[in-house]
Amino acid sequence: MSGRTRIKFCGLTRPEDVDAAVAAGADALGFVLWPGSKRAVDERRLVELTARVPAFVTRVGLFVDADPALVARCAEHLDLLQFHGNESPDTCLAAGRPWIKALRMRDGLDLHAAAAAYSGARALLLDAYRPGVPGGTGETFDWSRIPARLAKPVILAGGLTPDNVAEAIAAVAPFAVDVSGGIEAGAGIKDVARMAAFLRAVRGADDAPSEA
Ligand SMILES: O=C(O)c1ccccc1NCC(=O)[C@H](O)[C@H](O)COP(=O)(O)O
Repeated sequence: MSGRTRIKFCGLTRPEDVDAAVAAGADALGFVLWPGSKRAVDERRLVELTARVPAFVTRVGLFVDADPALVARCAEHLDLLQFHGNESPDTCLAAGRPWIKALRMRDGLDLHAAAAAYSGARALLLDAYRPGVPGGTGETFDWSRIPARLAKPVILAGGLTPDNVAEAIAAVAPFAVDVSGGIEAGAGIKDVARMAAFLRAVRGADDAPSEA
């Protein structure tokens, strides 16, 4: 997919990081509603953080096999749901809100089959696979495993940083990129300079002449 690569900053936990991410120019902000994460926010914090987000910046809530009642309550403050666990297509659809499905790139995963199964998703977020860890690993995966043509827009995640995101965009041409650890100064603490550097790297990649 060509055009400007959309940028999602994930794992925001502090008001000042939300403000900085918006000021930097992020298209979407992710809030982790999975209590096992070092970047987790509770419902009260979610309300506080999402209230700061202006129009035209997408508020994304990230869930891992969550109670549907929690998803429904949080959805009141979100524009998009990100299902990051083993949710079935029916479970994702049942939330009744726009959603994306995260897929961890374990061996043998058939992305075409997954795109067909999760046909109601607005996009597929592709992340690294580490057994027992649902996401936010800080690890990359073999980008050549992503087919050039997929029935769903691709959000590339997993170990992206200001230093490797241009290479990733050149290799995959994703619809969007998603980063968490690569823009952090510490767990759940975003770094303003790294956010800006990431944005610059993405825009540089978008403006680079293609090899085709
Ligand atoms: O960030 C987490 O702690 C997390 C925990 C459980 C499920 C998903 C989680 N993060 C999901 C994301 O969208 C991350 O941005 C994505 O996995 C990439 O993370 P990173 O490799 O650190 O950039």
